[in-house]
Amino acid sequence: MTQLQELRRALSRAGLDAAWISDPANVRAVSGFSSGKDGKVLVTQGAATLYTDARYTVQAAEESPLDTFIARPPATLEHAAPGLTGLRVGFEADHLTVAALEDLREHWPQATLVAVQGLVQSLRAVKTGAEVQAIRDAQALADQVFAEVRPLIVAGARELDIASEIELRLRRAGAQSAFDLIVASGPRGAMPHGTASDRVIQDGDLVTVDMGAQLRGYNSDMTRTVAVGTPGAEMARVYRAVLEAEEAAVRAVKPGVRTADLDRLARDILTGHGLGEAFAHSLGHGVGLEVHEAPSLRGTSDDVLQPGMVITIEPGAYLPGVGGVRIEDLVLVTDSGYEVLSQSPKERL
Ligand SMILES: CSCC[C@H](N)C(=O)N1CCC[C@H]1C(=O)O
Repeated sequence: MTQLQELRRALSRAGLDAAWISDPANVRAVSGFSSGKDGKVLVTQGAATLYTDARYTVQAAEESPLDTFIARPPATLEHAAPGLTGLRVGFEADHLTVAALEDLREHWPQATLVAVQGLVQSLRAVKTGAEVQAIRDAQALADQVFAEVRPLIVAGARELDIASEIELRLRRAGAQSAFDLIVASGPRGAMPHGTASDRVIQDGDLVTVDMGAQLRGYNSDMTRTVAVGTPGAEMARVYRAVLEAEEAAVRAVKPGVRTADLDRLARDILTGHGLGEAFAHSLGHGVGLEVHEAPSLRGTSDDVLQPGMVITIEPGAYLPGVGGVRIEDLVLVTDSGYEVLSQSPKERL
């Protein structure tokens, strides 16, 4: 079943007649149109229309099987209005701006607008075979680039040098970086989102490299923490604790497992090493058209793993003023358990 068909069933279950899709990743998921930020989709039980503007006439025809209406607002909303009389139309409350909602209210007074959240996102959490292949290819490329760049992570190199080498190689391979590269060395490792700076890597540093490739619209996400020279005993101990938590959580991945329980499992291991407070974020997240998408692997999440989900397992420990460690794998939930998509070797300290 296509995501459009699944969306129609979800609409029926939610008591809706139509949905106005404005979130760029959701636009892409239901229409195939890759410039989702300049597109919207109106889905009813009988029709689906992609709205975009004249810059994308050729691209929309190439990429999307949907009927396409080329115009700019308010002509788009005027075009849609007659078909919406008396309908309950869902809009994406977690994306639509207040101003855009006012526009919908003004142009569609005959429709009942209903705020919905996560409607398409929940469908996207389970990937199709083609989606898994795109993510697999993106990760394979990231692994290859990491292998090429690993020898460059030495004392005297700047974090920025490492990041630009990774970006260049991804670009040359027809991909791009999935997000601002995180290269955090020495004390900067205490910043979970420590994007590459001009810091010069020192002998004895741990260096956290968190990288993803975006290929055919799909993302990968992986972190390795590597040692330059011989790290101090304390950071080596932290590294081993994070690795233990990471590998235990990966081994526990299988359909039916609550993601909150996975987070708990990893957190308990780190707490056992006195690092519970240092694990400053959730265990992971889904990956696909967006780097962060459903399911959530937070301690407060109600999500349950299903075959076809692609998730990260990425515990970390961050010690302000000292340093940090994160180790992250990209994992496919299979019918019987899991498959680790990220193949880059992990150091054993
Ligand atoms: C800005 S994208 C960050 C990608 C990274 N792998 C990631 O998802 N995280 C790093 C710290 C925790 C986690 C996050 O929640 O952002």
